[in-house]
Amino acid sequence: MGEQTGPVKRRLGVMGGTFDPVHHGHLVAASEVASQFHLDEVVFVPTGQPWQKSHKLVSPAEDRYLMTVIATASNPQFSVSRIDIDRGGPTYTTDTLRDLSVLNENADLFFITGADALAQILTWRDTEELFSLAHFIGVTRPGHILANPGLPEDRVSFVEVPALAISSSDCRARVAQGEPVWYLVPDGVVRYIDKRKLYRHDG
Ligand SMILES: Nc1ncnc2c1ncn2[C@@H]1O[C@H](COP(=O)(O)OP(=O)(O)OP(=O)(O)O)[C@@H](O)[C@H]1O
Ligand SMILES: O=C(O)c1ccc[n+]([C@@H]2O[C@H](COP(=O)([O-])O)[C@@H](O)[C@H]2O)c1
Repeated sequence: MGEQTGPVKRRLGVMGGTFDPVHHGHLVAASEVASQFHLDEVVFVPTGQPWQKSHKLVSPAEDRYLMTVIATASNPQFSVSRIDIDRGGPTYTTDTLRDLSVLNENADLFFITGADALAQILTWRDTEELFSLAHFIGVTRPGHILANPGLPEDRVSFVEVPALAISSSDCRARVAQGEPVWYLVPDGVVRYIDKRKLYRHDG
C-alpha cells in the first residue's frame, strides 16, 4: 500500500500592521516574501487597537482598513482581513493567527514582520503560543539590524527585501508639514489621505 498523503496545504502569508498609512515598504516586503516563500496569498491585517502604540494617536480603524484595501486592490495575490478590527479591544497576534487558522483550515501560516517588530516579539502576549501558530519571517528594514533575538530557529526565517527607507511615522510627518507623499505610498492612498484630511494638524 502506498503512503497516504493529505491535500496539499495552502501557504498563507499574514502581514499585520497598523498601516497608518500603508506604504510601499509594506508592499515590497509582502511581495518579496510571497515570492521567496512560494506563498499562495498574503493577507494584510490592519490592527484594531495596537496596544503597544497606545501612547500614540492612531487614525480610525476604518480609514486604515480602507487605505490598505486601496493599496492592495490591484494585486490578485493580496487581500485584506478585518478580523483584528471587528474583534474589538487590543490586538494580540495570537488572536489574529488563531482566528485565521480557523478560517483557513488547510493552510500553513507565515507571519511577515519587520526587523524592528521581530526584535520586540518577546514583549508580545503569549510568545510561546505564537510560534506554534505560524512560521515567522523577519524582513530587513533600513536602520534595523536583522538578528535573531533568541527565538526558536526552526520557526523563524530572515529575508532581505529591497531596502525602502519609508515609515508610516515619516509619511504622517510629511503630510502634517505639507510635504508630498507621492511615490512613498500608492497613488490612491495619497488621494484618500487628502480626501479624508488625515494627518493634518488642523484635520
Ligand atoms: N520600510 C519597511 N521595510 C520593511 N518592513 C517594514 C517597513 N515599514 C514597516 N515595516 C514592517 O511592517 C509591519 C507593520 O508596520 P507598521 O504598520 O507599524 O508601519 P511603520 O512604518 O513601522 O509605522 P510607524 O512609523 O507608525 O511605527 C511591521 O512589522 C514593520 O516592521
Ligand atoms: O501580540 C502582541 O502582543 C503584539 C504586540 C505588538 C505588535 N503586534 C503585532 O505586530 C504587527 C506590527 O505592529 P505595529 O504596531 O508595529 O504596526 C501587528 O500585526 C501587531 O498586531 C502584536
